[in-house]
Parts: sequence; C-alpha cells; structure tokens
Amino acid sequence: MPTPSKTWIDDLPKDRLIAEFSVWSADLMRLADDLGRVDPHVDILHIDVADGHFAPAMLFFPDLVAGVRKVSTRPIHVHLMVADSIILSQIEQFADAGSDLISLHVENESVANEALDLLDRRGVAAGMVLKVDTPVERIETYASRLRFVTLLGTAIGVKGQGLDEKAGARLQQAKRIIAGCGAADRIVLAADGGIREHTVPLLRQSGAETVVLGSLAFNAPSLDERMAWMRAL
Ligand SMILES: O=C(CO)[C@@H](O)[C@H](O)COP(=O)(O)O
Repeated sequence: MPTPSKTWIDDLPKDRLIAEFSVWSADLMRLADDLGRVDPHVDILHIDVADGHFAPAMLFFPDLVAGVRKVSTRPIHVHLMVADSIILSQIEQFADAGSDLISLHVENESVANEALDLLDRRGVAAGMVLKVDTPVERIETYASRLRFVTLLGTAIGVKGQGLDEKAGARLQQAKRIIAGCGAADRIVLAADGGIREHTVPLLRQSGAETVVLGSLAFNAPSLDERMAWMRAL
C-alpha cells in the first residue's frame, strides 16, 4: 500500500473542513471493513495512543498502525498521550509503523524539543496537542517546527463528552498566535473532542480547519449526508 506523498499536508483541502476520522470510534471488531466503508470521506485517519497514565485510557499500539497502513492509503495522524519518559521510544515505534504525522502534547515539556528533533530526523510531520486548560500561548515556543496544532475540547482521553465552553475562544486565540508567528500557511489548526452536530459550526467559525470525527461520522445514519453537511459549513 503506497504511503501519502511528502507534501500531503500542503495538498489538504483549504476551501472546506478537513475530515479527520478517529479510529477509536470505528467498529473495532470489523475495523478493516469499517475503514473501507468511510474511506471515500476520509482526509486523515486519527489514531489515539494513551498509556493509562498521561491519559486515563489505554489505547492503540504500533502494530495497529502498521495494520491500518496496509488497508488504507490515507495519511495517518498518531496522537500520543503518553508520559515524557516513553515518548521517544513511542515516536520511533510509531514512525516505523508508517505514521505520517505524530502529535505529542505541549505538556510533554521536558522532552518536547528532543521529540521534535527526532520527528525531523525520521521525516515524520510534527504536531502538538494542548489539553483543554493548558494556556494556548504555550504553542508559540514550538510553532516554527509544527505542521499541526490540535486543541482538545474535552478532558483528555475520554470519549462521549460535551464540548468545553472555552473551546471556541481558545481556537480563535490559537489562530491569532499562529498568524502572529507567520505560520498560518504551514500549521493546520484542529479541534478534537466534543465534535457534535451542534458544535461543528461554532468550531469552524472559530478557526478550526479540521475536526476529529468520532461517533458523529461513524454512527451517522447517512454518512454521505452528514459529510455533505459538514463540507458545506
Ligand atoms: O479523542 C477523542 C475524544 O477526545 C476522539 O478521537 C473520539 O473518537 C471521539 O469520540 P466521540 O466522543 O465522538 O464518540
């Protein structure tokens, strides 16, 4: 299965919301079939990784990414929610497995620069994620090295929650900071968590260029209709 081109981030659509599909919300017992079902609508596959310590969930592993790589040509975005002490070895393993973009957390402060150096050496695009209460200004330090910035709109690593009321204002602030760093054309701004029919318009208006779709897409009564609605926003 060919991997996406080096320039895949530059080739993402700019005239509509980018659709990032969260594998966590797929039918895990029939994963290949479910990914095949949604594939025509997918711009990016999002794979959460959590160690039960940095985030409460225990989620996904490199062999799963390697398996997804075999059944999909879509770019794979790995969201690492793991402790500083294991992040470098996790990056190596998820890069080996075929990830196209790996995001660590701004809160992984003690190892963040080393992790970004490693992603650079491995030729994997770098992203960063902020927990729902982390000051947005903290992306400024890293902005020159990033292709993606993702703001969590809910508590980390828990599915099925409602959107935090600060999410819209935080996206607007991130947008201003990214523009102030001269990185508006390079960094894609993403919203993850609390992605619902009534929240997507607000997130879009607040500056989100992509949303991480979970149940909103995988459980949609008609995926064609839901995606047509989303793309028209
Ligand atoms: O990481 C997350 C939620 O924080 C997403 O990746 C989940 O997949 C969303 O699932 P739903 O809440 O939409 O069911």
